Amino acid sequence: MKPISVAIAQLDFTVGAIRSNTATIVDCLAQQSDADIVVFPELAITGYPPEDLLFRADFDEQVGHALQQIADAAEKQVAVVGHPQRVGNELFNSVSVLHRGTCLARYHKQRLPQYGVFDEQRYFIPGHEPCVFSWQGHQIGLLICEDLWHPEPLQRTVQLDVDWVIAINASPFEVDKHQQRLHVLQQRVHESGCPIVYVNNCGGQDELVFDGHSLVMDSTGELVAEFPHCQPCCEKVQISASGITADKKLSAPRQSDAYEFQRLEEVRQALVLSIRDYVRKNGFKGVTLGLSGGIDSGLTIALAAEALGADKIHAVMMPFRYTSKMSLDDAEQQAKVLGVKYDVIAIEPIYESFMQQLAPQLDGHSRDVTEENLQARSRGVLLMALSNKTGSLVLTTGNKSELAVGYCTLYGDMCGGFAPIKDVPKTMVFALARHMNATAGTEVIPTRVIERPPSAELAPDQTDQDSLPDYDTLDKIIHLYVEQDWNPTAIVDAGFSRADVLRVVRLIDINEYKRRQGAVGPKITSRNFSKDRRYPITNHYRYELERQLTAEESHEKN
Ligand SMILES: Nc1ncnc2c1ncn2[C@@H]1O[C@H](COP(=O)(O)OP(=O)(O)OC[C@H]2O[C@@H]([n+]3cccc(C(=O)O)c3)[C@H](O)[C@@H]2O)[C@@H](O)[C@H]1O
Ligand SMILES: Nc1ncnc2c1ncn2[C@@H]1O[C@H](COP(=O)(O)OP(=O)(O)OP(=O)(O)O)[C@@H](O)[C@H]1O
Ligand SMILES: NC(=O)CC[C@H](N)C(=O)O
Repeated sequence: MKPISVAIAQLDFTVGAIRSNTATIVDCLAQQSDADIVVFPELAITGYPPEDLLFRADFDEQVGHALQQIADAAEKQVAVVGHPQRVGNELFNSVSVLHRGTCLARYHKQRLPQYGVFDEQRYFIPGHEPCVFSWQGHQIGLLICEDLWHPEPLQRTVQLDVDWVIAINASPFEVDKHQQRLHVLQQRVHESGCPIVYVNNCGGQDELVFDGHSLVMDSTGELVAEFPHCQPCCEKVQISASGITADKKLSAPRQSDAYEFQRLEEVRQALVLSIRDYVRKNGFKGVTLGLSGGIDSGLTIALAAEALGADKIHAVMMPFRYTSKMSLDDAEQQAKVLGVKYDVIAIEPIYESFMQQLAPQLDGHSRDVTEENLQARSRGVLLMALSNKTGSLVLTTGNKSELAVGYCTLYGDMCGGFAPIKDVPKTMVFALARHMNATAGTEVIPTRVIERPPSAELAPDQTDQDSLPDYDTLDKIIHLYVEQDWNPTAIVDAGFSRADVLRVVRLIDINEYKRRQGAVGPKITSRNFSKDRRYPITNHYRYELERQLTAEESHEKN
């Protein structure tokens, strides 16, 4: 078996951009003319996930033209490319091996994921046959993403006598996902003894972040090549009878003490890629956000500055009578350190005007959250006006903990088109802010912003902890209830106070309507509030859960 050179094209493919994705593939083939095989990710031609675009007949036609163009361009090498393939009335999620105008082999994905963020059974039907092609003396199997997460597809492929397999992927990021992938691939290799070349997509697509991190595993389960996290790139590996070598160096093995650092670094890079790609792919000139001197907007602006560059960012401080001098100073200082455009627009006259106009209707009502929400809404209106006028995208700054319990104002601080930290729990917001400062070597987020007690500053001397349990407790309860589906009683049994669990679970349940209206933002946890968790808004099961907890409480008291 003569050595073979395989280029791993861990590139960014935009959903729906069939022409430019095809151009990317054709350019890459030209650049990799000395490779024997160039491998592109799952559904590279259409981008992943194309969702209901797949219902369009014209979409199919364009994919057909693209395949021919790529086959014609694969003059010196073979191109292994993912695409949807219609056969009669049936649509498959497929991979084709293209060379000199023809298709040498085609495989249809057998395991179609229908859980979490995935919805493939809405569109595709499963294939049933393994596929192996022969190139320069190598017998090479083909698999697509979810196929690898089950033993059978690879087991059936190796029965056809293969030397190694190519698996093309569109595998989205979440915390510890790379470890999960390594574990799954090692299992597959141990079951089959078959080396795997794993090629992942790399780019942001609405709430998904494809983090690349492609890899090559040899027949003993050793990782012989690992590609970067969240960086599009294309590099070659050499595969021969005696093993696999890579031009790409392995990154240093993870030390346990560096584990937390690495984890935060991966999240940071995923959030940065997500902001950059959302802004770029949707044609915005830059972003605008309210900078309050608090940690949520402080972290969001630091991530945005890294993603887009300071010249693309407009920060607006919008003080009211409850805004402290510390907030004003910290916001200004952060804007200065980052070098972004910074304006101060007072909301006092706007708020007063609302109150004056509403006076007859509000007469006789005591002050409540209405007045607080008017402050947040005045800011939202200003930011949207700036967005309309300048063509910049408003970033909304809510974190996962706030969105979970509805601690945010509809059409107020929820105003905006993209929510970069919506899946980041508040405890991780603090950790990420410290991490950003440590890696930047300077205070991109002023330390005082990180250390002061969080406050919405919507009422005098207000802090978040006046109305919520401490964030450590809150995040743990949210994690168990939302990400782990624990019953509230089990959460109490795990050591949390019944009052806290009752309050938090109730708030999570009644605020589904708010989250449903919130802006899109990147998934980084095992379950985000969007595609991953689809709860009904009108939901009376919540009364069952509440009844259960209150009944247990009164039983305990008696
Ligand atoms: N099931 C349902 N389906 C559809 N709509 C529903 C609904 N239930 C209420 N609504 C509507 O939603 C309204 C209530 O929502 P909304 O107007 O947002 O107001 P609301 O949730 O009552 O108040 C906002 C909360 O967020 C806190 N907050 C606000 C701003 C910033 C921060 C911060 O962390 O800095 C915190 C604030 O202290 C307060 O606790 C109702 O008046 C009603 O119009
Ligand atoms: N004075 C302000 N000027 C500009 N924007 C503001 C102001 N107050 C609030 N906002 C906007 O509303 C968002 C929500 O406010 P909130 O107080 O929850 O967040 P934060 O101030 O960033 O962080 P924290 O909750 O930790 O104080 C802010 O992130 C910011 O975008
Ligand atoms: N596109 C897919 O089939 C993705 C599913 C897979 N389990 C992953 O996230 O890696």
